[in-house]
Amino acid sequence: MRLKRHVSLLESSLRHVSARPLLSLHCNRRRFASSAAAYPEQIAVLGGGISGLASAYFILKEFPGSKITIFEQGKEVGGWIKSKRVEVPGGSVLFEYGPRTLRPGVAALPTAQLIQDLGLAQDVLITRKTSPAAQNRYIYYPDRLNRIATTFSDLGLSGAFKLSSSGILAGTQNLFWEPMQAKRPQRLQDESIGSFLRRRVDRRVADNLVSAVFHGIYAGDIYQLSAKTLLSAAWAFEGKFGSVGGGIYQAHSQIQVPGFHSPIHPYDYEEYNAMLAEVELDEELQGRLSPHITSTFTFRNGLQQLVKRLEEFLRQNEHTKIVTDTRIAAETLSGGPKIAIGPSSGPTRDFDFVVNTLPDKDLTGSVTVMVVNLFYNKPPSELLPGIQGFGYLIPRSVPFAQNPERALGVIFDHDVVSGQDSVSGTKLTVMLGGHWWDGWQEYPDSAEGAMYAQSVLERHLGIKDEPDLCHATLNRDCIPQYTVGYEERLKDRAERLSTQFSGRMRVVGSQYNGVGVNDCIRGAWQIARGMRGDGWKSRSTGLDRVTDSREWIVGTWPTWRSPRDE
Ligand SMILES: C=Cc1c2[nH]c(c1C)Cc1[nH]c(c(CCC(=O)O)c1C)Cc1[nH]c(c(C)c1CCC(=O)O)Cc1[nH]c(c(C)c1C=C)C2
Repeated sequence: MRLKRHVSLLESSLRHVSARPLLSLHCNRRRFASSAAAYPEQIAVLGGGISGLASAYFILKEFPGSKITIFEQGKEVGGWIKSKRVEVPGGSVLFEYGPRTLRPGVAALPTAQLIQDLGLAQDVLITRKTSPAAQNRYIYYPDRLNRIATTFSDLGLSGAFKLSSSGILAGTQNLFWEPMQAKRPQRLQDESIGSFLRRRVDRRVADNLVSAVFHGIYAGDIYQLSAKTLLSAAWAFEGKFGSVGGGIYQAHSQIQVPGFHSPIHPYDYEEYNAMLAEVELDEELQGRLSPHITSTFTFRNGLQQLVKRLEEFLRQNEHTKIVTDTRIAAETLSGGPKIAIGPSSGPTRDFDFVVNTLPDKDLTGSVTVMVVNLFYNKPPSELLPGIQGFGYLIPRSVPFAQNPERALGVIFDHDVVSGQDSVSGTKLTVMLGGHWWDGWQEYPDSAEGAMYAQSVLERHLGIKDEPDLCHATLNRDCIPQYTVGYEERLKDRAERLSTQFSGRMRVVGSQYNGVGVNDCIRGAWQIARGMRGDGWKSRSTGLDRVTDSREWIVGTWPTWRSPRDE
C-alpha cells in the first residue's frame, strides 16, 4: 500500500459516532444459494459510457476468467466524453465537446488507478493550485464579473469592496443568524436547495451565489434539486442539531481532533478508507495528483484519451467484447438465475450477472447542455485584458436582458489547461441551456448555438472579434437531475432491483453516484469491489449506500497524503 492513511478518529462522546464498528463492505450479505460457481462466467454490461467501460475493466481485474460483453446503443463508446483535435494554420487546438477536467482527491483514486494501469501517467496534464485558473473564479452579476476568493486576505480590501458593491453578497450577513432559525418540521422529508437556503439563510444567497455553483456542476435548477441529497451534510447537521451553524460549533467544540468535522455517512467513510487502502499508486503519480498541489487534471489529448485507451485495452482482451449499435430493450431483461439480454429485435443470450448503466427515466429527469467551443488567434492579453482564471458562472438572478441566451457559464480553457494545443491563442467554452431549456421540444441548432455564444461573449466580455474556430455540440439529456424526493425514489429502485434480480443485476452511473467522470469511475470500482469473492452472489444492487440505515457519524473525511505533501 503506497498511500498513507490519515484518518482522524471520531470522538465517541458525542454519540454521533456509530456505536457499532464500521462494517466491512463485504459483511451482511445474503448468499445466493443456488449457485456453486466460483465466479460469474458470463457478464453483460449495459451501456458503453465511462461507467460501463470502467465497470468491465475493474470486474475483469477481480475475475480474470469471466467473459464480459459490453452493449452500446451508439456507434462509438465513451458516452459524453469527446475530445477533438482541430487543425488551424500553424498547428492544432484541442476542443472538449463534453466534460473537460477532473478534480483530484480521494474520490479520484479509482480514476488514478485506471490512469496508472493503462500507462497514461505520462500524458496527465495538471493545473496547479497556485495557477490563476485555480485562484480566480468569477460569477457574473448583475452586469459584470465578480472575482470570488476563498479567503478575505486573498481578496483584499478593494476586492471586497468591489464584490460587495455589485450586490452579489446581499443576504450573506444572514448566515450569522442561521443557528437562530427554527428547526425544520419533522414532516419535511426533503426540499429543494433553494427552499432550504431561503428557510435557513436568505433567498439572495441562494439565487446569486449558490445557483451559480449548481449551474456549473448540474446545469440544474436549485428550486428542483434535492437539498437532502446534494447538501447532505448541511441537511444532516440541521436534522441532528437543529441548525447547520450549531452543528458545526458543537462538532468542533466537542471533538478534540484537528480538522473540519462534518457529518459523514458510515458507508462513505468506509468507502473512502477502502480507496485509500486498496488503490496503489506509484510515488510520481501520487504526488502529481495530490489535491494539495493540483486543482484539476486532464490528458494531453483530452479526456477522451482515457476512454480510448480503456476501449483499446478491452478490445484487445480476449475475455471482453464490445458490441456497438445495439439497443437493449428493457423488456428483454428477465429475472432468475440467468438473465436474458438481447437487442430490441433479435435473439437474447443468458448472462449470470448484469451491470446496468442505462438511464432510468422514473428515477431522474435530465438536462440538455449545449457546449460551444471557440478559438481566436489573438492572445488572451488582447481579447481579455486583465482577466485570467477558470472562467465564470452565471447565476439564475442575472436579469434576462443580461443573459437572454440562457448561458450557464464560460470557461477560459487557455488558462485552465496548458499543453494540449500547438498554437497559442484564446480558447473559450460557452455552456448554454441546462434547466433553462426544461420542457423545450426543440433546441437551437449548431449555427444558432454559435451565434448565441458569440453574443454572450460580446455582452459579458466585450469580445467583438469573429472566432477563427467555433463548434457547437448539443448534449441531449446529458446531466441527470437529483431532484426533491430522489433518495426515496432510489430506495424504491433498490428494492425493486433486489426483488426482481436477487443481486444479479447492479446499477452504476451518473444517475446514482454523482454526475462527474470521477464519480462514474468510482461507482464502477465499487461495483467490482462488491463482487469480490462471493460478493457477486449477494443481494446487493449497487445501491447499498441508500439502503444502509446506519446513523451518520461526525468526523473528518479520510484525506489524501502523499510523501511530497509532507
Ligand atoms: C458538460 C457539462 C458539465 C457540466 N457539469 C458537469 C459536466 C460534465 C459535471 C461537473 N462539473 C463540475 C463538477 C464538480 C467537480 C468535478 O467532479 O469535476 C461536476 C460533477 C465542476 C466544473 N464545472 C465546470 C468545470 C470546468 C468544472 C471542473 C473543474 C473545476 O471545478 O474547477 C464548468 C461547467 N460545467 C457545466 C457548466 C454549465 C459549466 C459552466 C462554466 C455543466
